[in-house]
Amino acid sequence: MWSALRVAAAPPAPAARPLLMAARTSPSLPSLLAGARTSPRRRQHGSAPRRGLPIDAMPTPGDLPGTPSPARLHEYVDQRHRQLGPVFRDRIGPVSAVFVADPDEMRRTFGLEGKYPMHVLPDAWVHYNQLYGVKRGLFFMDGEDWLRMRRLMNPLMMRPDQGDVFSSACQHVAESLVSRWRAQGTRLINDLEAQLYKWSLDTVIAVLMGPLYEAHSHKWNDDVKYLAQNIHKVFLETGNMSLISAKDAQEGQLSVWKRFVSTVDTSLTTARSLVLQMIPLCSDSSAGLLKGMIESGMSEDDIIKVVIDFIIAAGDTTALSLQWTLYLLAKNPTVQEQVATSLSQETDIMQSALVRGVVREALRLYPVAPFLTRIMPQSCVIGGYELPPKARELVLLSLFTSGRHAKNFPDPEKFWPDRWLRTSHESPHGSYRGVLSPHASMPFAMGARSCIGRKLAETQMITTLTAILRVFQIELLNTENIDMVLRLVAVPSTPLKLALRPRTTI
Ligand code: HEM
Repeated sequence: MWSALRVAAAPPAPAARPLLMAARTSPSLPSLLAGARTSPRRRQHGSAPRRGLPIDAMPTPGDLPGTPSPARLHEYVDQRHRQLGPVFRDRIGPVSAVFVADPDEMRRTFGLEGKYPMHVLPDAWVHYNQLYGVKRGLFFMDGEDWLRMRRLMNPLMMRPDQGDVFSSACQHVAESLVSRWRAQGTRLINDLEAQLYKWSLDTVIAVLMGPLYEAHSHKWNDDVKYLAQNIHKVFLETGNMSLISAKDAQEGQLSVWKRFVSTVDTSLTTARSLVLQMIPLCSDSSAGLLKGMIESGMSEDDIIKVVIDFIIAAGDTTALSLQWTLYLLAKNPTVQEQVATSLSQETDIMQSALVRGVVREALRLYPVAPFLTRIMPQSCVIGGYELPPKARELVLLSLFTSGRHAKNFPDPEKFWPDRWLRTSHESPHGSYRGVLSPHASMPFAMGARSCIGRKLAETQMITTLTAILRVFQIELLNTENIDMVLRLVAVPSTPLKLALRPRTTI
């Protein structure tokens, strides 16, 4: 892909650049960083020619006041970008990192990530996997193993015609959710987060099973519910573990480690048992993701580890993203009505630019992973500074900051799905109505290691939003301010209270 040529074509030195980040205030991964581990370093052959300023010249906070709080690292980093510019270096706990918020530099970072892109893994998970000899799926894999698995899984997850398989599974699960909400009899949606975790897992299982899902899902309903509850706990406990070294916590047999191990054990065992029940059924079925995996020649062990991680990866990301989307629609009733009205004119909902705009806009404002991480494989120039190979530099892309900056998105704090509608190329805002730098919002990351579940997640969110808005108006009952805080991923600072009112017009 990109190469040393790109490195050579680095932008001008920061001293000569205008500060991209103007002052602004706004309200989320320390957990992923504090005590974070990086994948093992690989030997590099040769090094790129030195073209940038030395890394020591990069802005750092120095004596500036302010301490990062784990739950509000995104706010701390946002403030630092305003003070120091789009690229700066800081130490968060034991980890030193280069923070990048400029969309062009963010894209360049992916271009320089190498053949085997490396990201940061939560220390507690890595320690658990090593201690108990657990082999995990794509997110935890590295090097040739990772590449081999991605090459097997990419066609199954990302090819265009996969949309139909995803669509019918998502539709089915969305309709079940709406039926439950219709039947619940109260306006307030009880345990919204827990219900959405379950919805998220149900969808992955429906996609895995294909047409067999309907006939068999009832058998596993209780297991899936139990698993959803446990995955929820796993994320809470991983967040708690982020404040302490996993090795120290394990050696001291601290209760936080024991709780973490217990929830992870339960989740992995329950997920494994589900997958083992599904595999024999799917060997004879006509469609479904699991059937595709079996046919692609994957071993049973590989299938189990990849599927378990899909179940876990899908749980929080999609559930929380849909939760943020419902929150934004409830908070902006006029936009909600505009979207609901547009649904009556849509024949192919997946092509609705407005509904897609709703999802893009929610992920721009509330990216569940507000920092993307890359460990640069070799010396490279980012933001005009040379990152040397020996320093093992960690680069963090500040999605929260880039997604809410007026240089990238006019009126950045506004929930404005129309901004993603295409316009003519002569428009002052480029090819979108209200987007100046589309790559400033990349909630699924970019490049070879980007989210493999993106197509599924988008299909899931679009079909479910449509199913909900066709029959309900959503109201926000919280009167207090809701901020984004980090609990490994971005969550609301206080539980959302959403109410449903049957829709009379559409
Ligand atoms: C709105 C929902 C989602 C968001 C925002 C999201 C976001 C992300 C991000 C940011 C990454 C990290 C990429 C990197 O390090 O560069 C990732 C990786 C991953 N995601 Fe998602 N994700 C979502 C839903 C899903 C779903 C539904 C699945 C499973 C079916 C899934 C499976 C994965 C896996 C397996 C990886 C690791 C890929 C690898 O390392 O090769 N994600 N996701």
